[in-house]
Amino acid sequence: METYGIEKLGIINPKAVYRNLTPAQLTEAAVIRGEGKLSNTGALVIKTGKYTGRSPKDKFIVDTPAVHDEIAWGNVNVPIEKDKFDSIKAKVVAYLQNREIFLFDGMAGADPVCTRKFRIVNELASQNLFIHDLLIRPTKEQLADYGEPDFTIIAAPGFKCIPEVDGVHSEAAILVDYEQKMVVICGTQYSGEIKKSVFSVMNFLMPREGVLPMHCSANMDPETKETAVFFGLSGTGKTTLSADPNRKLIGDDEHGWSDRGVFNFEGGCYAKCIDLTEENEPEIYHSIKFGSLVENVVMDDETREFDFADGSLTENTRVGYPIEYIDNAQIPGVGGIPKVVIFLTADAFGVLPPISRLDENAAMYHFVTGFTSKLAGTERGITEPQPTFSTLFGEPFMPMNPSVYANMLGERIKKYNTKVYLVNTGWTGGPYGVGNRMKLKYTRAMVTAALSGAFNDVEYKHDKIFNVDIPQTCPEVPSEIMNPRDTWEDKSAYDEQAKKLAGMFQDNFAKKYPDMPKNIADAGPKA
Ligand SMILES: Nc1ncnc2c1ncn2[C@@H]1O[C@H](COP(=O)(O)OP(=O)(O)O)[C@@H](O)[C@H]1O
Ligand SMILES: C=C(OP(=O)(O)O)C(=O)O
Ligand SMILES: [Mn+2]
Repeated sequence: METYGIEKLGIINPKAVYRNLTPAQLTEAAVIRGEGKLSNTGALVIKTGKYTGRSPKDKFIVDTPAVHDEIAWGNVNVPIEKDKFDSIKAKVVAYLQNREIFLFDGMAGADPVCTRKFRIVNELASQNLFIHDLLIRPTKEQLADYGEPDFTIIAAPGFKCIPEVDGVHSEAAILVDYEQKMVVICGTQYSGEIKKSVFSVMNFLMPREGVLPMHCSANMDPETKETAVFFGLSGTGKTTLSADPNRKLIGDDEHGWSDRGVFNFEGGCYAKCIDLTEENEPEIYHSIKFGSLVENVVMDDETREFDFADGSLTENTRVGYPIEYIDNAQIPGVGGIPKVVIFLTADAFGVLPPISRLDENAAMYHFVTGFTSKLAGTERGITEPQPTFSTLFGEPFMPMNPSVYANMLGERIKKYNTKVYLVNTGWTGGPYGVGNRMKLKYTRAMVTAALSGAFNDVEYKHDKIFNVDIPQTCPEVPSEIMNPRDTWEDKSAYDEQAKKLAGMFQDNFAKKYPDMPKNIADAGPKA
C-alpha cells in the first residue's frame, strides 16, 4: 500500500492513505463515511460538534531554544514544553492507526519567491476537502515533484486530550512546534483552526523574507491593477467587502506585502453564512455549491435547503470554497503595491464614524491598537459583542513582537504614500441593541469612494474625540450618517459613550505601548 511517507510522522498501520483526492472524491468519501450530507446545491454540509469557532485559549507554541527569543510570549502565544507536545503527538499518531488518512500536499503563498509547501494530514475527508479548497492547489506536475513539505499539519478532531494528563486546557489543543515544523490540531473540528494555523506559520516565516504578513483581504482594479487591502478582525467585513463585482478578488483573509506587491497566502475563501442573502452577497451565495464545504448551517433534511437565518448551531456558520468560485478572482493571487489600506472595525458602541481618514501617525496608532468588537461565535465563549483591542487586527495569529509587523507597515505606507481609512462596519444610531448595524450597501459605497479617490477633494470635519478626519459627503450615502453624533437621538449619551471609548483606547495604548514615539501616541483618541 502506498503511504506517501506518513510513517515518518509516526503514523503506522493506516487502513488506507489517500493523497490529493479531487473535490468530487472527497465529497463522496465524506458522505459515505457519514461525515456530512449534500445540500440542494451539491455542497457538502457538516456539523462540527462542540467547537464551532476558534479556541484561542487552547493554542500553544512549543518553547525550544531555537525559537525562544523570536516569540512574543504572553496570553496569546502560550508556551508548552517540548515533551508535552511530543507526548500528545505520539498519542495522536497512535489514534490514527487503522484509519483512513487523507493527505493534501499543497502550498501557501502565491508569490513564487515566498511559496511554502504545507502537507495537511486529515482524519476526516470533509476537513481535507476544506483545506483543498482553502490552500493553493498544486498542478499535476507540482504534485509529482512535490518532495518534502516545509511544514506539516496533523488534524485529528476525533482525538480528545485529557487536560490533567496532557497538560493542556481542554480536550482541544492547537500546538505549533516551529522547530519540528509541525502543527498538531486535536479535539476540535472547526476547520478555521487549520487555515489559521497556516497563517500563523506564515506570519512567523515571512518577516525574515522582508514580507509583511497581514490579516486582511485584498482586491484590485481590473484595468489599473490598483490594489487595496482591508485589515480587520473576525466579523468586520474582510470577506464580504473584498468580494466586489467591479474588482478582482486577490484573497479574503491572509496576505503578504513584499517589494513586488501584495500576494495571497491562500487559494480559497472562508465566508460567514449567517443571514446570508443572494441579494446582499451574491458572490458568496453562489459559491455554496458542489465542491464547497459548509459548516454548521442548518438545512432542511428533506429539501436540503439552507436556512441561513438559523443560528441555532452557532452564529459562526461558514462556507469554504476555492477562489475560482468567485467570478472575478485574480489567479494567481498576486496584486500590486496597495494604494489604499482600509482598517475595518465593527464598533458595537455605535460611536466611531462610518469612515474616516487617518494620517501616517494615526494609521500606526490604529494598527497597533486594533480596536473592534468581537461578535458572537467566531471565538468560543463570545455571545454578545465585546470591545477588544487586538494588535495588528490579528493578534491571535502573530507569533512575533507587534513592533516587527508595525514597523514594516509604517515603512511601507510612508514609502508608497498609501492612503489609510478607518471604516466602522458596526453600529450606528446607538449602541448594539439600540442602533442598527451599518447598512452593507452604505459601507460598500464608502469603500468604493475611498478606492476611487472620491474622498480626495471633499470637505472633511475633524472629530476632536477620535482625532480623525471625517469626509462629509459620499456618493450614494445620505450625508446624515457620515457623522455618528447626528445619528443618535440623545446627543449627551453619544458624547458620553464616545468619551468612554476614547478612554478605553488611551488605557489600552498606555498599557501596551508606553514606549511608542510621541507623534504616534498623540495621534490617538482624546477622552
Ligand atoms: N456594513 C457592513 N459591512 C460589512 N459586513 C457587514 C455589514 N453589515 C453586516 N455585515 C455582515 O457582517 C459579516 C462580516 O463578516 P465577514 O465579511 O466574514 O468578516 P471577516 O472576513 O472580516 O471575518 C457578514 O456576515 C456580513 O453580511
Ligand atoms: C476563520 C476566521 O477568520 P475570519 O473570521 O477573520 O474570516 C476565524 O477567525 O476563525
Ligand atoms: Mn473572513
